[in-house]
Amino acid sequence: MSDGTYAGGPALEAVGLGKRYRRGWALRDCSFRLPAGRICGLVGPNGAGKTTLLGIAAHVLEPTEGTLSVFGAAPGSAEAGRRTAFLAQDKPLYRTFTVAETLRLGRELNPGWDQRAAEGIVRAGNVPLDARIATLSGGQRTRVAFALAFGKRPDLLLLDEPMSDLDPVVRHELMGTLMAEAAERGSTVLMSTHVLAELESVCDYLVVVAQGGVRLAGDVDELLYAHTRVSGARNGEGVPADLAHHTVVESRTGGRQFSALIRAEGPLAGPWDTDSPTMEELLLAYLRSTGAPPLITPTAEVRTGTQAVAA
Ligand SMILES: Nc1ncnc2c1ncn2[C@@H]1O[C@H](COP(=O)(O)OP(=O)(O)OP(=O)(O)O)[C@@H](O)[C@H]1O
Repeated sequence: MSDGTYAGGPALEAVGLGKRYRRGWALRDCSFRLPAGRICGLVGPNGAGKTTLLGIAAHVLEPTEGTLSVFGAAPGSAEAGRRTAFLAQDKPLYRTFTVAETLRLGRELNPGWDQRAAEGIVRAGNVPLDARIATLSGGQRTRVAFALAFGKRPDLLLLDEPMSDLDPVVRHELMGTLMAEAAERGSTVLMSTHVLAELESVCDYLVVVAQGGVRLAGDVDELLYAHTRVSGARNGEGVPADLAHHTVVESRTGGRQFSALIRAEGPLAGPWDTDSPTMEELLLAYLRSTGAPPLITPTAEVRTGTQAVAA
């Protein structure tokens, strides 16, 4: 069994990645790394390119330009395929198969299959093993799709809005299973979601995409540390002069109250109250301000051979 890494390299690395559909570019010039063993939230507005990125990593889509590697291998390679499981947004399953037949297919297709783990997930939801997929509710089908993905015991789990049709109790339970699995095996998880509050308790890494580009990528602690919430009284409109040389991600003026999320580019002058943003506040600011300058932290930065040596 692999240890979830390849010689300390990242689980996923995108370099100049782009995907163009007939209507235009869905992803353009995306470069970032996701270190192995991290639980990464993939966040962005509708149509930002999240599913496209996950699809390329899962080898259901080919990039138009650039590269993406999974543990150093091409997504289409046997090595990447063996180590990756993908839970697609529409959770495609054979409708005429029973649950037991679905799991049997998983066992036959995957050498490292863990029947106990897969069956455990299905049984925890009281889904009958002899029920046909077509007769299950949307949430029950999602549970079976989860079981298929977990049963493979992947080193990299790609999840596209996995929880969207689950009730809150089941979401909580499956999120717990996901965390326990990742912690026990050191697996890497890349999970797209619009439920920001859910990410706070599970993710230690974030990638934010908007309009096909990476806006934010890196370790959660590094990202939070790089940002400051600023507030205070002021007259007038726009960004106050003493904040102008900082990177202002988002600012608001309500009455005489000004507030902003900034990346401080040096000491802060002025009579401002400051504190750290929560993860949700950080994400909301970048989702609302898709034109804000991107920030890729050092752990997420793609380094060329020369840069890596120089660093
Ligand atoms: N098969 C396709 N053919 C043409 N355009 C596509 C196709 N799939 C996606 N797109 C376009 O590519 C862009 C990115 O879509 P994608 O599904 O990757 O976004 P997303 O971030 O997953 O969105 P959502 O949050 O709504 O699921 C969108 O503009 C979408 O219309």
